Parts: sequence; structure tokens; C-alpha cells
Amino acid sequence: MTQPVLSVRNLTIDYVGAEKDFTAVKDVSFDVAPGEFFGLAGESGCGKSTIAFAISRLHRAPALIRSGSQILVAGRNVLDLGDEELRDFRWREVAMVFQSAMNSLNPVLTIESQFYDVLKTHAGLNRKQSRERAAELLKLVDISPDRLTAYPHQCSGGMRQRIVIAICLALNPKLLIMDEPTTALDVVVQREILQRINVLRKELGFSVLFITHDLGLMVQVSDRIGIMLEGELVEANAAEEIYRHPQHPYTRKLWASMPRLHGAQIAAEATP
Ligand SMILES: Nc1ncnc2c1ncn2[C@@H]1O[C@H](COP(=O)(O)OP(=O)(O)OP(=O)(O)O)[C@@H](O)[C@H]1O
Repeated sequence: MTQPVLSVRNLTIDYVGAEKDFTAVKDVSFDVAPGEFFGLAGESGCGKSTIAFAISRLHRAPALIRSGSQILVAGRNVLDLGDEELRDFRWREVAMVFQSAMNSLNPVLTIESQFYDVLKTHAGLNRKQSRERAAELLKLVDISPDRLTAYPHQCSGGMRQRIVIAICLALNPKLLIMDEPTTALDVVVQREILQRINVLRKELGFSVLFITHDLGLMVQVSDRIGIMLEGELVEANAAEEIYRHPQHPYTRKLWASMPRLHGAQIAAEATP
């Protein structure tokens, strides 16, 4: 079997409190294969973002990863990386698109400069090389290179989100983590962006860990889905299998809560 891009093993994460600790993630294990689109679903507060931040090593106190936990990216335990190795790991191995990503661009820098920040620091490119690479990356997300001279406020929300995704793809990461990447956008734009990501990961070969509350969208775009309940991963399976034959009562409850329109649409699309 090919080595997974991401292998989470016995991951347990506490939020350390003054009086008592709260265990947000409880002994979670799952794999994401090369090129795979893996969705993580579950109600608000079940620990999805805590896992996403831990994989990127962006978790901060009071979050504490318990010993015995392992997060292997291409076979290397992310939890053992030193500062220097971490700099190399972020962007190159794993890039993360946050919930509020479209507001994460620096308002006083042109789009070109935001690419340059990453490409100079992490790939040693000069201005000219960076401009060329940025133009290529913008084209990947269907944005004209003319936009390189624009400032974020001159771009729509959907466009800013695509730009952040393009920056995330700048160093060809093996894994793209998307934590509610499109929640602030309207439904049509959300779906367009996800469809584009889906095409790109097939072309470029990266894997995706996708977190969203939009279960209909998740079932449509994911190869496999993991269901979380109160910090535990209660079920993981191929998207169509978990949708048609959910094993855990909570998964059934989640599907039942999906807006009818989505259910009908997916069932219709899944029918050969
Ligand atoms: N900094 C923190 N300190 C203490 N507890 C926290 C902290 N951040 C998150 N938590 C708690 O950890 C649990 C898991 O939170 P997390 O944000 O990972 O859930 P989630 O599934 O991503 O939720 P959502 O879908 O709303 O983003 C929640 O109960 C949350 O209140």
C-alpha cells in the first residue's frame, strides 16, 4: 500500500484550564492517502478545528497534545519538528486555508507582494521569478494575472479566497487543509471554489483535509468522510458508503439534519 500523506494516530488534545482540563480530541486515528479528498464532519465544538491546527502545528496554549499522539506527514512525525524544520514544513508539506482566510490578506500590500512574501522566504525567488510564478498560480484559480497589481479591497470576497488558495498552493504542498474555507461566501461561489479545488488536486496531486458544516457539499466533493462526535472519531468511510449506509446512529442523525434539497440533489446525482 502507498504511504499515506497524513497519518493521525491516537491523537488526544486537552485544553488546559485553571481548575480542570477539557479533552477536545480523544484518541483520534485516521489516514489521508495521496491525492485523496478527506472530509471531517461533526457538530460545532466536536474538535475538528483543533485537529486541523494541530496537524499544521499552529496550535497554541492552552491546547496541549498528549504524549503518545502522532501526526505523521509523509512518514515524519510533525510533533517532533524543531523550529527550523517547521518553517520548511509549513507551505511545503502542509498549507492551511482558515475560516476567515479571505480577510487574512494584508490590506496594505498588493496581491503580487503577498505572493512574494511566501515565495521569497520559502523558495528564495527574486521579484521577477515570483511575479511569473504568482501569475501561473492565479491562472490556476481562474484569476487574471492583471490582478497582481491590485490591493485586496479591490477584489471580491470570492476572488480573495481564491487568491489565498493560490498562495497556499505556491510551494506545491502535499496536503491542503481547508477549515470552513468558504463559509463567508455565497453558496454559488462556495461551490465553484470547491469544484476548482477538486479539479486542481487531481491535476497537481495534493490531498485535501476539508472541514465544513455544509454536509451536502462535503458528500459531493469528498472521497472519504470521518464523522466526529464530542472529540471522538466515531465512523470513517468512503463518502458514498457513509452517506448511503451510515453505521453509527450519530451519522444517521447528521444526514437526517441535512437540508432536504441537498439530500434530494445528491441522491439524484448519485443515481447512475
Ligand atoms: N482556546 C481554547 N481554550 C479552551 N477550549 C477551547 C479552545 N479552543 C477550542 N476549545 C474547545 O474545544 C472544543 C473543540 O473546539 P473546535 O474549535 O476544535 O471544534 P470544531 O468542531 O472545529 O467547532 P466549529 O465547527 O464550531 O468550528 C470546543 O468545546 C471548544 O469550546
